[in-house]
Amino acid sequence: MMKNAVEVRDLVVRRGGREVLKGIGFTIAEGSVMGLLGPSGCGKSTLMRSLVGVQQLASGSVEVFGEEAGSKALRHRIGYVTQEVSVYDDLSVTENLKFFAQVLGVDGARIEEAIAAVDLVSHKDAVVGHLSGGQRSRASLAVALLGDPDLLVLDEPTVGLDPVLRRDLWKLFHEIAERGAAVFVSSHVMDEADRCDRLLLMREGVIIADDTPERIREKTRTDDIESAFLALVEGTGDQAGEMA
Ligand SMILES: Nc1ncnc2c1ncn2[C@@H]1O[C@H](COP(=O)(O)OP(=O)(O)OP(=O)(O)O)[C@@H](O)[C@H]1O
Repeated sequence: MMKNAVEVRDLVVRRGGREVLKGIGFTIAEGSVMGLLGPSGCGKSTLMRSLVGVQQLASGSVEVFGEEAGSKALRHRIGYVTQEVSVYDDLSVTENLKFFAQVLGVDGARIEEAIAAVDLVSHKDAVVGHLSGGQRSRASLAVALLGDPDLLVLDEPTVGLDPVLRRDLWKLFHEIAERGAAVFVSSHVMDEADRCDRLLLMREGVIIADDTPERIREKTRTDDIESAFLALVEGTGDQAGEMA
């Protein structure tokens, strides 16, 4: 049986005096791609920050591979890509990866593999500041892949990318999961939902569904996740109340 990479229980987070996550719980299995979908401001980034251990929790718990999120033992097991590009503009792609490989104490042999995985071989010597937004995001993703993480946390990695690239990136996420890692990907684009093994639908700091995309559509008697989301919000879906 698949083990859980992540276990979140009764998680409450406050930011700026407001309750941003309102007591949520879920698990992510090893070897799976879990999607996190919800409108802007619903708390996706805050949840991801909680998993990587950079967010103060008001109550509840977040365990990753059986350790408390943020503990030192997890540092090299998690790859995290935020919405901010985290690579240096004045270095080339390869120079960036060399720098981060040193910081992370990772074998230099991983550099070429990571560049190939994000399809930047043809731009490996280009200065990051001269790359397109999508190429820069892929350079950040390559940094996260350097340590061959067991959990990859990706905050809206496909924003602004063309459809072909988005498709290729999702293929890469599944390849990473097939090798046994857990991949947690957020998006506010509902049509990306079907690319996930399992989905969390989130609204205003609450998880309104936690299931496979097929089951979410089935239970809400809808044809797509956007309609399912609306059905859940409006309470019109069959058994909608039992979804989460
Ligand atoms: N540094 C902060 N201080 C106070 N409140 C914050 C801070 N960062 C975020 N928030 C608030 O927390 C809530 C959740 O924000 P969060 O960034 O987690 O949402 P999100 O779903 O990731 O949004 P988006 O899709 O736009 O990135 C929002 O209402 C936001 O205003």
